[in-house]
Amino acid sequence: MADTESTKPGLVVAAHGRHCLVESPDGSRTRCHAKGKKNETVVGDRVLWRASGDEGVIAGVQERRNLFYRQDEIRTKSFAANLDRVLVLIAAEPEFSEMQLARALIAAEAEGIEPLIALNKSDLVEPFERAWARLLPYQHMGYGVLPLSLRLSKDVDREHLLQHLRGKTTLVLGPSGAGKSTLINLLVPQAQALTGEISQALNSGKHTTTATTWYWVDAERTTGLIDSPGFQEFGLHHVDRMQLAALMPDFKPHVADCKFYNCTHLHEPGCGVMANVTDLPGAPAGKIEPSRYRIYRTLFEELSQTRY
Ligand SMILES: Nc1nc2c(ncn2[C@@H]2O[C@H](COP(=O)(O)OP(=O)(O)OP(=O)(O)O)[C@@H](O)[C@H]2O)c(=O)[nH]1
Ligand SMILES: [Zn+2]
Repeated sequence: MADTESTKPGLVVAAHGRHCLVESPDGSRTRCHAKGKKNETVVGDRVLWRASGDEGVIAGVQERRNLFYRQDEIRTKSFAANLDRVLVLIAAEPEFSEMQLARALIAAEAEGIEPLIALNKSDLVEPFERAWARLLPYQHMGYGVLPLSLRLSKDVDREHLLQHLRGKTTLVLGPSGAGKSTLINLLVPQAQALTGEISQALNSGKHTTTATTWYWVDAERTTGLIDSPGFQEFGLHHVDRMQLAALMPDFKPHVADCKFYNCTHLHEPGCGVMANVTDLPGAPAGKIEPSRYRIYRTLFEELSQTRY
């Protein structure tokens, strides 16, 4: 960080192109330009900025505790920085992709961020039971799985969610149709109006689809909720394939039992991981569900492709 003279601290609450919206400790918000060519700030960044007319210029970005991002062969997309939690919202319907869920969880583990899974639409009894059963292995490997019925049990769900989110900064991710907007509106009733204001501030009046946005849940501004699109195509190219098993809590304890220290858990004799893939439904604690092993194999292969 440089130029401390006349700089002020702030929190990045939205970013778009070469601009970001910075919130000062008093709650006021200022549109700021990046200093260099590229906007290197992401939502959740703590920055120093300097006033320049009625706008501002970013003078420096504080070191990040973590940065949650995805990366495919071509590009990197940052979601947000300095997170306490990633909440993955899925639903009984549409049926969720376990692969997508696994990717988001691995990306969170890779940055040391605690994930929480929420399963919405518990009123759709049969599909919910099926989806819940598919999530049992995730409960057994230690992830919190929260049942929700966002459209019906509003106050109950609000309180339930807040027990997990209060005082923290949480990024909310979810596939289309799972109820992400419903959840954001439940926790932040003024979200829609705020989104309008933000996109206006960042696009000089043009109303575009919102990118990542920070909302405060409480008036005291202690509980932060970050809404971000982009749950599809969750590339993990930033993860070393040899680290993959260590980022999957059902695999991790067995890696130490592999005969070879550089075991890929694909074909080696004496592999502790392969020895623990089970057919028992729900994969009891300590065991690995076959679907999880298939996901591991697919991801390992994907991360083995040469990059051009
Ligand atoms: N049955 C049922 N439907 C729900 C529940 N919560 C939300 N929905 C419905 O699910 C649909 C999708 O909800 P949204 O909140 O728009 O979902 P979203 O994830 O924001 O979806 P996109 O806008 O496509 O990104 C809407 O028709 C909601 O009314 C629930 O608890 N039960
Ligand atoms: Zn092994």
